[in-house]
Amino acid sequence: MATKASTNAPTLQPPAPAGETPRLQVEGLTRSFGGRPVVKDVSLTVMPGQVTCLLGPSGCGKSTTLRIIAGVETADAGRVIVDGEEMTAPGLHVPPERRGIGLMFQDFALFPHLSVAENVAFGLTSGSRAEKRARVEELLRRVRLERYIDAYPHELSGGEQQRVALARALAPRPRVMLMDEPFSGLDNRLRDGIRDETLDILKEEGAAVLLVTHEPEEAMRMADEIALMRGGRIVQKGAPYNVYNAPVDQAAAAFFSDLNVIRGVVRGALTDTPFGQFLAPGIPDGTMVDIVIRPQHLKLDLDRGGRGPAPTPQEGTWARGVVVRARFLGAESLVELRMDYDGSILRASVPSVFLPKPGTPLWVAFRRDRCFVFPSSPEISHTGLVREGETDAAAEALADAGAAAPR
Ligand SMILES: Nc1ncnc2c1ncn2[C@@H]1O[C@H](COP(=O)(O)OP(=O)(O)OP(=O)(O)O)[C@@H](O)[C@H]1O
Repeated sequence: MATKASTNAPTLQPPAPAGETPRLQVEGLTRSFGGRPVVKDVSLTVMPGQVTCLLGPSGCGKSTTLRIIAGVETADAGRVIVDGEEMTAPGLHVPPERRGIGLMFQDFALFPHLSVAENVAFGLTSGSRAEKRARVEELLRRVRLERYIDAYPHELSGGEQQRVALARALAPRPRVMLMDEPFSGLDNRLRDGIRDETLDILKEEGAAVLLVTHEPEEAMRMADEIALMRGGRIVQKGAPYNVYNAPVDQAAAAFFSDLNVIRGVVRGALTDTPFGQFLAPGIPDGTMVDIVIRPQHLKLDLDRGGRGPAPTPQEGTWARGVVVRARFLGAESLVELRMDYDGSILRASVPSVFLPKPGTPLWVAFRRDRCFVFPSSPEISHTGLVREGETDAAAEALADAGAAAPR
């Protein structure tokens, strides 16, 4: 468990209005394949008009969870409830087409032999011809493709096809939309615009959206709530701001960005480090802890004749390092420093252009309101830089190591 240096972070997740029925309720969903548990006791709630992102590394069970909710996969245990109506429960399995759920996957596969209008109308089973036509026209206007109404999929770009797929999924007014990596087939330039546009349309339609992604940026951009998944479990749920700024453990922090880590031992609820003392309340004496900070929260200052800035309560003590490399990344510059105190590498992300030459001495401070203190494990020797968690196995090892230490 994290002991955050500051507990002042605002809670931005508004409580669900009392009495409102969740569109989607998932309780205790569990599924094994060949005796291997893949989804473990997953529970979540999505309100009308809310977007929840199921975020996690490859293989953590996101798609299986989504498939069970859609009804194309069965659960060993647990319930799926849509608008108060049970869809999956012990002894009950409502077929996918009767769940009122819209699906959108990366491989959105429009029917090539049907026109855009026919593709969108495909799922419309009720209503007169004129009503169906009106709904198709309305949706194509929303996705700004009305001029392609009679075109065929091969005449459209990837982004346009994706928008037709969205219109098709929304046509029958689903109560719940399940989206599995829907934007990953699109190139970067198109993606941001289509994400924003899709989000606007989904909100207008009032469906509850559960979107699966392994990309933290996508989840931060789209979600009202992020459910962070690892090893088949949801390990943290909350507004993007809270999940990013108050991670439950080091693996959760590492999933969103590279981390700088320094290590210390707790004495009297404090840890001494080259950056001064850090609070470690509630952690027993003698426990080794990792003090973790994201690259954008390090502060840098120039060397003035071998001296750095004076310590402050906000920044603690400054420690000296030497620039190893500096790169310009567009909106920010990334500066890597080898620290004098033990030769480890720290990484600082600085807004705009800051490209000091290799060998330049600089002073570094940890912003106290932006670091986390987690119990560490001697088995992981990662003092210095920890790269963003890629695989589920790596994230689990990191979390298990933290969890093994006393809280
Ligand atoms: N039908 C199946 N039979 C056996 N194993 C399966 C089946 N479906 C999924 N799995 C396994 O379950 C685990 C979780 O898979 P799942 O697709 O749910 O993960 P994911 O988090 O969506 O990963 P990715 O982002 O890579 O798609 C994987 O190890 C996968 O191989």
